Amino acid sequence: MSRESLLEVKDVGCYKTPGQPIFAHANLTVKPGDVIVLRGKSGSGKTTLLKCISHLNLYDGHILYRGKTPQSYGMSFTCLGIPTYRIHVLYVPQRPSLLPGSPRDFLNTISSFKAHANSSPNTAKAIEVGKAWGIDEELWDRNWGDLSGGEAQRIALAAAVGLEQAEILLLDEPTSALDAAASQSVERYLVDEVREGKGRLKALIWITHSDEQGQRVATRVVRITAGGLHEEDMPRGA
Ligand SMILES: Nc1ncnc2c1ncn2[C@@H]1O[C@H](COP(=O)(O)OP(=O)(O)OP(=O)(O)O)[C@@H](O)[C@H]1O
Repeated sequence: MSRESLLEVKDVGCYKTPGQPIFAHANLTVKPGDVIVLRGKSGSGKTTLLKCISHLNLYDGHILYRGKTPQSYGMSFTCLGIPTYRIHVLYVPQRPSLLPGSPRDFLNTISSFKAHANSSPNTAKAIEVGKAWGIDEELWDRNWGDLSGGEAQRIALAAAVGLEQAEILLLDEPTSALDAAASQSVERYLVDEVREGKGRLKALIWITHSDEQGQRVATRVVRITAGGLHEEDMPRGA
């Protein structure tokens, strides 16, 4: 797999209020095949950094995706107001926000639009990925509010991977609602997908509070502090 840079975070800072930084001077280069585990104390800004990277938060500094600014990718799903960049560099929240209707309604909405000319959202693969993670197809027809936390979390992740629109997934504690077996099945799938590099997904930035999970999935470990991002040695056994 070619190791050209996918994403560059250059001197990015984010503020609670003007003059009150959460972190500053964050620098990071993401390449194909990277599974970057993002560590840091509670409140250090891990979620905020992922939101800055996906353009959901305001920030100082520069972010380049394949050498171009997020703004230069324009809008997809124009009537939904979703920037194209955010589809390629997709933030997956810890808990899917309460969407109206069912996951199937969500798939139908997404598949009625095209993110870009060459690739339609692959709804069949999203359902197939869900099945591999123990999600029966009938669950896609249930209202979001009637799913368990773990089911909703796996369905949102299955859509993020399976729809095959994202090159980089920004995962915010993606298995926090899952038991050990379900968690490891999700981990294995995501890591294999990136390692094999055959599909669209090329890299992950992954917040986890679990050292064990970090060891299992990371190709790189990066710690966030108020002063920026610091590459750490890989944990022993990784
Ligand atoms: N919209 C906001 N307005 C003001 N402050 C915010 C906002 N969002 C987050 N913060 C603050 O920014 C800091 C970083 O929050 P963030 O959620 O990014 O931390 P985190 O490292 O992900 O924490 P945790 O590990 O506990 O999930 C916290 O002090 C939080 O209270």
